[in-house]
Amino acid sequence: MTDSDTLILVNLKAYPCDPVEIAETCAAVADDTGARVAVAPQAAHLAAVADTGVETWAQHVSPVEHGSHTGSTLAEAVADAGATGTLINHSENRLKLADIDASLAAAERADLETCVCANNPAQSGAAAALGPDAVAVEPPELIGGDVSVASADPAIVEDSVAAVEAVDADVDLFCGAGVSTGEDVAAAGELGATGVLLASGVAKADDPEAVLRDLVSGV
Ligand SMILES: O=C[C@H](O)COP(=O)(O)O
Repeated sequence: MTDSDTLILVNLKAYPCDPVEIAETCAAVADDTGARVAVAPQAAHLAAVADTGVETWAQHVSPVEHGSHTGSTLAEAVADAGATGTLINHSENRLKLADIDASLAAAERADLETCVCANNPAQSGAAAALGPDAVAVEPPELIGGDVSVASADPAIVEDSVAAVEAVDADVDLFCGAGVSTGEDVAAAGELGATGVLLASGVAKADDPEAVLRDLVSGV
């Protein structure tokens, strides 16, 4: 990748890491290099992460408005906490079609950038039809592994880029699963992705800063 707008989105999932420490590292690497690095922590950590100055995303927003929705993740509350974007329909938090649409509407109401996750090219095209800012294709069997989607299954990235482009050329295509090196980021870019979504490579690393500096070298 050569575009400094390329997004490196670090999803902390529910890993037992220090979200603020990783956020501070991501902010420092972004400042030093000009790369776009964002962190998606647990909802309860959004404000603390956003306070570091790093670009902050939610892992999910619920398909609801203000009202009687106990246990929901309200898009407006996520935005109030400092998030500027959100994942929707992550492989580990799948939604029904109507709920993806309603979560997108909620995110748009709160002025959050949106990335809908998908398993394969057909789902990527379907997700693009709902009008998110981006779709992230992630083969579930590669999530959490050591082999990047871009090398294990390059066709799934290329075909997803084409599927999204055919539906709405304004929607970006990110890819994820097993991304942990600058080489992986560069390979994703060569396949047409404009961002990567990753988790374990940073959240479980002994030295997250070294991993992040390597990742941004591929932008
Ligand atoms: O949200 C991130 C993706 O599920 C990828 O996770 P991973 O980098 O641990 O494979």
